[in-house]
Amino acid sequence: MEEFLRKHLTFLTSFWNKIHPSHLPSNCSLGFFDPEAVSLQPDLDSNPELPDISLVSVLYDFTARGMDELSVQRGDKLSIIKEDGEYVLARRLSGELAMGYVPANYVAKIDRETASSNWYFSGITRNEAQLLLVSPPNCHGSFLIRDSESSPGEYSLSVRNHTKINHFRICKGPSGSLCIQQGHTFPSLEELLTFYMVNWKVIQSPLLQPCIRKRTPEKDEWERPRSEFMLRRKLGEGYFGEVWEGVWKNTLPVAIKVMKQADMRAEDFTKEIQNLKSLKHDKLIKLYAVCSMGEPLYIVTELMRKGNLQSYLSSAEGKELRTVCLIDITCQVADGMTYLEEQHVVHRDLAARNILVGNNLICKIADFGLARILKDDVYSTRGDTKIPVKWTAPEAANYRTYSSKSDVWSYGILLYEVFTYGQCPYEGMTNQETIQQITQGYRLPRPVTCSPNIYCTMLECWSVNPEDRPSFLDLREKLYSIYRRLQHSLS
Ligand SMILES: Nc1ncnc2c1ncn2[C@@H]1O[C@H](COP(=O)(O)OP(=O)(O)OP(=O)(O)O)[C@@H](O)[C@H]1O
Repeated sequence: MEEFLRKHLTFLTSFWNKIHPSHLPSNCSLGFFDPEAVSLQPDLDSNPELPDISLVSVLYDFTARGMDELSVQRGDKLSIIKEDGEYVLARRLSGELAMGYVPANYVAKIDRETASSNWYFSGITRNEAQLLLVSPPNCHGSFLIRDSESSPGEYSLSVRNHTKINHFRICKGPSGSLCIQQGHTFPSLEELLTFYMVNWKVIQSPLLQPCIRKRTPEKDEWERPRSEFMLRRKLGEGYFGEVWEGVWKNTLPVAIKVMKQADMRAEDFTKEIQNLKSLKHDKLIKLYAVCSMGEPLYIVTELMRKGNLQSYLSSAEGKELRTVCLIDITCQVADGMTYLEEQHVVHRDLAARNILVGNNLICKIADFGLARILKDDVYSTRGDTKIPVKWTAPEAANYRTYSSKSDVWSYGILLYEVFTYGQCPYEGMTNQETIQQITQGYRLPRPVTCSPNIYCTMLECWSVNPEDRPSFLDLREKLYSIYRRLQHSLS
């Protein structure tokens, strides 16, 4: 059939080449992939024997926007079928069998030997590497190589030296050579490792045995003894308690929320923890552990070095951020919110103060104390729950009716906070005046750094009728396309 159509509809040749690349089996079409009909490569973890094809590791989560694209997650392994400009046609090698287009800059090549090596840990972060290396059965001298978080396409070597974990960036030269220190370059990771196993004193970290694969805590493994954690420095205080910078097992920096038990409702605590346990996304703060035996209660999460977005933006460093970085922040938040929208979870307290900032301007959504799973896509509450009025949609402030669309309203306010470098919305107005003004049609003015098209998006988020507001999926696409255009014009 394909042959017949190719022959008679020649003006569609480029379309046909895209969906049926010449070296693809004819029984395999994008979107409707029949795993029975085509032999797929097995999972890399279970079978190190790989065919001689171009292998890549996924660097960032990507959600398909059409039938010809492939949704992938950081750490997935793919084989490349075809390079096509800014995209690659790829086939997933593990998990659900599928193929489709993925942006080329979302993946990094790995060679066959590396992929099958027991010391190569694809798709894990620096923090996850630390956790693995400090957890038994790993011990002094355990090491692994992972993809670099900050330099896509490069690697990092993580080594446990007694209780300390050392990380070394492995840089890639123009010819593909690899080095940790200038003057010592190697054609492959194997040769680099062999050198440092023998000459470990050069990096003062003995490479004794590859790290043993064990996942970070699973559901029933969250509970940890309080003695494993040490509080170092108070970072801030919220309604439910204090947040401290601490260390886990003398090694891993973490954030520890120490819950005030006296005025805390058990339901609130359980909700926040349940939400953190069940929601997993790159742009949501990650739960590491809980200490709920005895008092005080600890919720242990990843540490975000730059604190909350509101204070970061108004700091000297934040004020230096260029517009393209501000848009990048809004894209990351939209990404995390799209995940919550898909999970039918409403956050109810989306604001810059509840976004946490890490190194390299990584932003993650936090504070799920108020988050709720939606039944019928709308959540209604009664009573005296405190609400952040200036961030809350009118139907939620007046009638306590929450939905993903009320989160979209709050996202509009967050856009305002970002483009004013952390200014308080409706400055000088009380909560009561704000509600009155909003009801009469008043909307926040356009911040000077905000382009008219982004301001237009803000106004859409503040539509009176929730149905007229965009979804987070729409917002993510719109902001990413503005971001890409701006980045392109700057390069
Ligand atoms: N994981 C973290 N890493 C770094 N800093 C954090 C982390 N979690 C919280 N903080 C800091 O501690 C402050 C207090 O956090 P917390 O979540 O307790 O309160 P909040 O979000 O400000 O208020 P509330 O819980 O009352 O809504 C935050 O504003 C932030 O600056």
